[in-house]
Amino acid sequence: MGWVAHKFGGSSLADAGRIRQVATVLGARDDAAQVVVVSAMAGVTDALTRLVTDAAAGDADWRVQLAGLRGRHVEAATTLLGEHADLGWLDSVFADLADLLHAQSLLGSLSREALDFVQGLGEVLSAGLLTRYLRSQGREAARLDARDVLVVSETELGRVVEDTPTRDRLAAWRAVHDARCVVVTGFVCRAADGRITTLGRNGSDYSGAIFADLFDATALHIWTDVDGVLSADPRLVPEAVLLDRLSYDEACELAYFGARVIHPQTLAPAIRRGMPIVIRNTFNAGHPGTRIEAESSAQPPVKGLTTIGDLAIVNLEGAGMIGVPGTAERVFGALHDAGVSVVMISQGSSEHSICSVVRAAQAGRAVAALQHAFAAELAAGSIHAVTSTPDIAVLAVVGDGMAGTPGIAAQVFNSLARAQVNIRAIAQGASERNISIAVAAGDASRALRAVHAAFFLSPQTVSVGIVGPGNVGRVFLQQLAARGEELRRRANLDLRVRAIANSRVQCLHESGIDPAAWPETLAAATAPLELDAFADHVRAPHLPHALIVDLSASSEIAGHYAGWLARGIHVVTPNKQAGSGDWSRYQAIRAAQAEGRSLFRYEATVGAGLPVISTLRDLLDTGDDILSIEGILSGTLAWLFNRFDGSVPFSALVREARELGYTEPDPRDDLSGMDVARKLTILAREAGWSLRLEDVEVESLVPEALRGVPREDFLARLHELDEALATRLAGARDRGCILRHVAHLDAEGRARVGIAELPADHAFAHLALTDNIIQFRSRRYCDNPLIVRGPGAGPDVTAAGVFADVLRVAAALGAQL
Ligand SMILES: NC(=O)C1=CN([C@@H]2O[C@H](COP(=O)(O)OP(=O)(O)OC[C@H]3O[C@@H](n4cnc5c(N)ncnc54)[C@H](OP(=O)(O)O)[C@@H]3O)[C@@H](O)[C@H]2O)C=CC1
Ligand SMILES: N[C@@H](CC=O)C(=O)O
Repeated sequence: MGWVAHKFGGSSLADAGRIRQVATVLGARDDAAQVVVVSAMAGVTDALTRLVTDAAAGDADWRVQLAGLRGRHVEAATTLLGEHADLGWLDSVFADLADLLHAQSLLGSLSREALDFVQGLGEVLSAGLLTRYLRSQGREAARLDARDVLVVSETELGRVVEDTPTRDRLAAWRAVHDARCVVVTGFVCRAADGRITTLGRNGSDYSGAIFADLFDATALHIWTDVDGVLSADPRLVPEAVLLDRLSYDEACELAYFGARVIHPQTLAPAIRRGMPIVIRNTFNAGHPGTRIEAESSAQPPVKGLTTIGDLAIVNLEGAGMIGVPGTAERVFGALHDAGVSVVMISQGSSEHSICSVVRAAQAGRAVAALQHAFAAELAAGSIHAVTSTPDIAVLAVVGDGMAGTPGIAAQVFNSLARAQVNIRAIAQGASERNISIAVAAGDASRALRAVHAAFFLSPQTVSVGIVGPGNVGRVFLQQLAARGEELRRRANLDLRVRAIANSRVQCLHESGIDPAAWPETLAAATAPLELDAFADHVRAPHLPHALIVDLSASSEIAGHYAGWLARGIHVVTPNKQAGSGDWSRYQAIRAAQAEGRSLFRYEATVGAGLPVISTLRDLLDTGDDILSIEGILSGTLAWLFNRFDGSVPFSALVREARELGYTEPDPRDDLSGMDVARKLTILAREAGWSLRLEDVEVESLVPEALRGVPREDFLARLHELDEALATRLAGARDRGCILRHVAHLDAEGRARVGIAELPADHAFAHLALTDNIIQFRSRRYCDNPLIVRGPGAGPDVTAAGVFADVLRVAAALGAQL
C-alpha cells in the first residue's frame, strides 16, 4: 500500500470549521494511505508555554488560562462530535495538565522536562480531535502518539532521529494498528533517556518529514494558509509571485534567510530520500502549490529573494593579516568560542580585511572576542581596528539558474545602483546559487523590490509625485491613466502616482492614486502643500525609484529640484524656471544630479512635445559644434501672428490662445518675450554656453503700464495692446512684409528675441497654427540648417513630451520599453 504524508499547520486546525476542512482535503485524496501529522491549534503552543511559565512563577491566573484553553478544545470537540460525545480523553489530558501545573506552582520553578511536556500537549489534543472526527465520518483512522515511537538525540545541529529504536517502536505499533489513515502528533518525541521532549521550533514540519520517511511515503504535502512559496515576502513586495517549483537547495537558501518556506532541517529526511515536498493551501486545496524536489527549472534564474534584518557588520582590518596563514581560522575560532553565529563572510583577495555579518545582538560580543583574540596585533598596530557597523540587513538573491549564467550579478548590482542602494559587503559561494548583499537596514525593502523587479518577478515600480495638475498636468494624468495598464503588461513598468499637489493642498497616498480619478481625490484633500513632506512621501524607502513631475510654472518649486535630485528623486518637468533661472541654482541642479545619480529631464520646456533638446544633445554628443540657433520658439506667438490679419483685435486672439491652453499661466510671459528668452537660455546652456536670462535682448509686446499689475487686471485690460499691434501690422504690410516673433542665438553669445518683419516668402512665413521651427546651424549643418518643426504649444503635445521624458527615465531605470 503506497503512503502519502500530509502535515497540517496550526492555522489549518484553528477551530472546528477548519478541522472539518482538513477532513475534506484528506477525504478527497484517500486513493493512497495517509500519514497525517498535525500541529497544535493556532496559538495553543504559545498559550501552553505562557501557562506553565505563569504557574511556575506563582501567577494565580494560570487556572483561568487553563480553563480558557480547555473551553476552546471542548467547544471544538462538541461542535465536531456532538453535544453528547465522550470527552473523557480530553478531560484526562487536562486533568494531568492541571496536576502538573499545580506541582509547578508549588515548586515555584520550571523544569525543562515540565516545559517540554506541556508545550507538546497541543499536538496531542489536535491529533485526538482530528482522529475522532475522521472516525465519526466513517473513516478508518488511527492515532499515533509520536511520544511512543519517535526517539531523538541532541546534537550541535539540533535534534536528530535515533533510527533503530524509532523504527523498532513504529514497527511494534504498526503490528497492532492497521488503518489506512494514521494521525500523528507533530512536534513531540522522546529523548534517548526516555524523557518526553519536542523537536523545537518548526518541529511539526520536521515531524512531517520524519514520518513521511518512516512510512516510506511517496510525497509530503505541507498544508498551510498560503498557496505556496512566494518569490519574496508579500508584506515587503506585494507583487511577489507564486513559485510552482523549487529545488531543495533553493528552498534551503530561501528558508535560511527567513523566507516562510520550511525549515532547512525539515528538508533533510526528504532530501535524503529524494521525496518531493509540496507546500499547499488547506483553504484553496485545488491549487497545486509549490513543489520542492531535487531538480528545479533553470528559468527564471532568480527564483526568490529574502532579507534578514537586525544584523551588524564586524570588520577586522589591517596590513598584518596579508598573507598570514591561519588568520581566518583565528577569527572564526574566536567568534565560535564567543557563541557568535556568523550569517555572512566577505574577504577581499588583498586579505586586508575580514568582514563578518552577525546578529546585531551579538555584535558587541563579536567585537570583544576579536579584540581579545588579536590583542597583540592591535597593540603592535599590524591590525589597526575591529569595528562594528549596526543597522545592517542582508539581501539574498537565490536561484539554481544563476549558476553558470553570466550577467546575473551585473543585473543585481545594476538594479541596486539604479535604486540608489549602497552595498556594504557581498558574498557569493562557488555554488553560485545565492548572492548575499549587506546593505543599510533602511535600504533593505527598496533593495528587495528593485532586484525583484529587475528579474521581472514584479513590475519596476516608480513612486511618482505630481505637482501642478493644471492644463498640462490634467492631460498628462489622462495619458498616464490611458497607458498605465499597457505599460504594466508590456513593459513591466508600474508608474504609481502616490502624491498630487497644487498650490494649495497635497494628497499623499500609500498604495497609489488612480490617475483617472485624481480630481475627486485632490478635491477631498485638506492637507496644505508641504514640499518636504511631499518629497519624503514620494521617496518611499520601500519603493526602488522615485520621480517628481513638476507641471507648474513655479520658480519656488524649481528651487527644490537640487535637493530632490541629491536625494535620488528623479525630476521631469516642462517648467522653464530651473533651466533658465539663476545660474548658481542651475549649477546646483547639475551637481545634485551627479551626487544623487538621478535624472533631470526637461525636453518639453522647449517646443513642447518636439524633440528639440534631444536633437541638440545628439549633435553635441556626436562631436558637432553649434554655430547658431534660430527660430520661432513660442507656440502662442506663432499662433497669434499666424492668425493676426487685422480682422480681429489682437487682444481677442490672446484670449482665444489662452483658452486653448497655449499660453503660459500668465500670458504676459509669452507676450513679453520672456517665455522665449527662457527657452533660448535653456538651449544655450544645453549647448554649453553660460547664458543668463538677463543677457537676452528681449522686445516686449506688453505696454509698460500693464507689466506690474495683477494677472486678472492685465487680462481685463488686454485691449490696451491692440492699437500698437494694429499699427505695427499695417506698417509691415505697407513694406510687403509679415510679422513673426523670432529668436536668435549664436556662439558669440548674442541672444535676441522679438518681432521681426519678414518677407512674405520667408521660410518662417509658412507655418501653421502653433508651429515652432528651430534651425540648428552647426559645423556639419552649415549650408543647410537642421530643422525641427511642428506644434510647439498646447496641453496635448506638451503632456506627451513630459510623458516621453518620464518613459526615458523609466527606461534608464531598467524598464524594457
Ligand atoms: N501650455 C503649454 O503649451 C506648455 C506649457 N509648458 C509649461 O507647462 C507648465 C504648466 O503649464 P499649464 O498647465 O498651462 O499651467 P496651469 O496654470 O494650467 O497649471 C499650473 C499648475 O501648477 C500649480 N502650481 C502653481 N504654482 C504652484 C506652487 N507654487 N506649488 C504647487 N503647485 C503650483 C497650479 O496649482 P493651482 O491650480 O492651485 O494654482 C496648477 O495646478 C508651465 O511651466 C508651462 O511653462 C511648457 C510647454 C508648453
Ligand atoms: N506658452 C508657451 C508654451 C510652451 O512652452 C508657448 O506658447 O510656446
